[in-house]
Amino acid sequence: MAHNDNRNVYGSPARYHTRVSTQLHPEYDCLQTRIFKIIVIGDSNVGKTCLSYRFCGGKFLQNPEATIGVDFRERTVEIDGEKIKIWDTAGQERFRKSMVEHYYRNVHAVVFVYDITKLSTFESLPDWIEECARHSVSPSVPRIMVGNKCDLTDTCQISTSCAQRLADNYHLPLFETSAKDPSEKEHVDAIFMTLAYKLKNHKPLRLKQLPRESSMVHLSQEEDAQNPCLC
Ligand SMILES: Nc1nc2c(ncn2[C@@H]2O[C@H](COP(=O)(O)OP(=O)(O)OP(=O)(O)O)[C@@H](O)[C@H]2O)c(=O)[nH]1
Ligand SMILES: [Mg+2]
Repeated sequence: MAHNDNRNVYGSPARYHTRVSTQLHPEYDCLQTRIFKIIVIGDSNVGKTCLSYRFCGGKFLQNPEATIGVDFRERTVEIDGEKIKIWDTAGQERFRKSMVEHYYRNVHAVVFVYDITKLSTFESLPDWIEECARHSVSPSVPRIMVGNKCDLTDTCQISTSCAQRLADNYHLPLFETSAKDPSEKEHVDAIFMTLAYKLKNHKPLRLKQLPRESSMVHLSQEEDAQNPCLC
């Protein structure tokens, strides 16, 4: 786990910032890479940080701290070298209120997360969906609903059929998974890969010319900080 005490412009510690490249393919030398902004939204403690860390870092993040503002994670996926940039948002109101506009600006896809062991997090989903709509996110922006913590079957409070009904009401695909259970790793990957495939033919928000000697462009946090709307 990469630890550091740097804080980004939003005041959020950069402690779990990961830059994971799952492939460095020579074919992509001198080509352009596309960056898709995916935000992960939901109540505090539902596991947004752990899910995005599982996808970008490949592991379960032990003892995460509450996200303040936003943490960024990236992963280059094997769809023509597309890059997914995940905005892991804060669930606690006091840590997110100054950031909400930034979350939704130029977003390419949204992941709504609830905790299957906590009914209130499921009941909050319409509010999160509503917030998203209020910020003029186009209906064409792909969205996914995720019930996390499926390893805790004994304390499950939301049945799959109940979750499916809500998902159907909002025309959202439903995934139930666990950031913790290693056997669910592919399932977590599938959430983000599903979005990546949907986005594949969309226009990129930012195109970067790759330098000849490198097959990857890594945006620095400083760059993010100077230009928060273009991530
Ligand atoms: N059992 C289990 N625990 C999980 C899972 N995912 C996350 N957790 C635990 O849930 C707690 C909250 O996880 P986070 O990922 O920090 O939650 P968050 O949604 O990012 O919270 P905020 O940053 O405050 O919005 C932590 O104690 C994690 O260890 C899971 O799949 N299974
Ligand atoms: Mg978090």
